[in-house]
Amino acid sequence: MKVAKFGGSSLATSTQLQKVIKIIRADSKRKAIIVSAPGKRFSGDQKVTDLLIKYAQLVLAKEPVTEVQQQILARYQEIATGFDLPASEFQPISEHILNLPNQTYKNDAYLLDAFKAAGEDNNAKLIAAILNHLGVPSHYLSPSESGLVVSDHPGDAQVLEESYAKLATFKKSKKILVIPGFFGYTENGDICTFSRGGSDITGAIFSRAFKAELYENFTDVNAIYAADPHIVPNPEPIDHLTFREMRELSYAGFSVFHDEALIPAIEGGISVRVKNTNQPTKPGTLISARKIYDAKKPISGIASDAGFLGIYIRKYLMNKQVGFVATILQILAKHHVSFEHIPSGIDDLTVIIRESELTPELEPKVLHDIREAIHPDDLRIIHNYALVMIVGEGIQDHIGMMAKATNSIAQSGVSIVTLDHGASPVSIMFGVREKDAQNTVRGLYKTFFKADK
Ligand SMILES: Nc1ncnc2c1ncn2[C@@H]1O[C@H](COP(=O)(O)OP(=O)(O)O)[C@@H](O)[C@H]1O
Ligand SMILES: N[C@@H](CC(=O)OP(=O)(O)O)C(=O)O
Repeated sequence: MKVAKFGGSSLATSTQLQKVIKIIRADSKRKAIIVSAPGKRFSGDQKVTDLLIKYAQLVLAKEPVTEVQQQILARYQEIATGFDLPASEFQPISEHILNLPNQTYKNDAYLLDAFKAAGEDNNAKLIAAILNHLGVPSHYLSPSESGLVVSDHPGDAQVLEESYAKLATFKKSKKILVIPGFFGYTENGDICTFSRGGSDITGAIFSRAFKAELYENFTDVNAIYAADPHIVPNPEPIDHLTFREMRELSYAGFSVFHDEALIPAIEGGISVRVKNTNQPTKPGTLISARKIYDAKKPISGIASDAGFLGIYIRKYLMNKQVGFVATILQILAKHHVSFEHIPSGIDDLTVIIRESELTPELEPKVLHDIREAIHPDDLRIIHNYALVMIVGEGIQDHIGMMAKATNSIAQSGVSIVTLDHGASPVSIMFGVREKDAQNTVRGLYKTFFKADK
């Protein structure tokens, strides 16, 4: 069997859903369908998830909600009307959305997650009802029924290992399973969502649980491209990526596939194919454990992501002090700050952290603790960092990749703030100023993908 996940762009309107239903019907192996909430219909439109966040914020601020409720309901109503779904089938969906403020929640974070989750939950109910209405036997499988149990972290939950045994029992279903992406229930019965874009994770979890022969991830592009198409015009499509290449690329900004979604796929050895709902006959991009790469193309892709800061620390003879890095990490752990990278030299190191982790309130506390604990010769925070990553299985086998990349960045007139190469054999990471990130990507793309043409 195959697990197929359809993203918000594939489910934004009744016309899009027509294409999705055609895809489901075209292959009887597509037995588990993971759905996102309706996404953007056009550029500048609002995703239902974002409308639900607005709805939650208005409720918390005790402000009127009628307008946003109507905006959300209109999105589902357009889809239902497009399939002539009887009003009685639509009623539970509108009731769920209208009643969200009347439930009790442990605190604001759980309230927000319950609102966000309603986007995928109601879309799954709606799509199952439409499929049944069209004569395709389907079953809406909620996480409470399936046993998708997640950690108690609102907005950033992780699947608990014990979920898999129960989930696996649904593989035998005769009906098509329509499963809402993006959320699960904690052991205490509260809704917690994955991080944004997390329906990809739900698809991967079910692929592993069902030992699927393939996890198909349907979106709105023909392939994963060698660079973000918003940055590089008409980038080359990638036909095959390894899991580790994809993880590095999605971590560093390829928003087409969630970086955490690779983990259940890797654990279960499930290959993933990213395909276009609008052009389903195109091959898309395959992601699997291994690949044979073209020696002329050592680099598979170039990604960039903004929103990082670096804590720069200099301490002469740092390399002679046992436990120096451990002390810094303990301070970060004490303040619940997670870090991303630690490039280091003999006397210097930079701890790279997402700006969202080290809030302006925490910043002076962390700096104070570092100063007290290690008496650095220099201690500074550099804000507005972006990471640019070149990724490819060929990096480890080719001499001169670093020289070629740094030369390209210099040609773009960009100064490198930090770099890291070695921790992963398939990537080289450059820290640059946010304002320079897109230029850097364009220059590197020209160097590695256009130079031979
Ligand atoms: N390297 C890349 N290749 C393809 N798409 C990319 C890349 N980087 C970013 N994207 C963006 O990812 C989008 C698809 O992901 P997403 O918006 O999450 O879709 P969905 O709604 O199907 O989940 C594309 O429309 C494209 O703008
Ligand atoms: N709807 C959620 C989860 C998700 O995965 O959506 P999409 O498949 O449209 O990226 C979000 O916007 O974050």
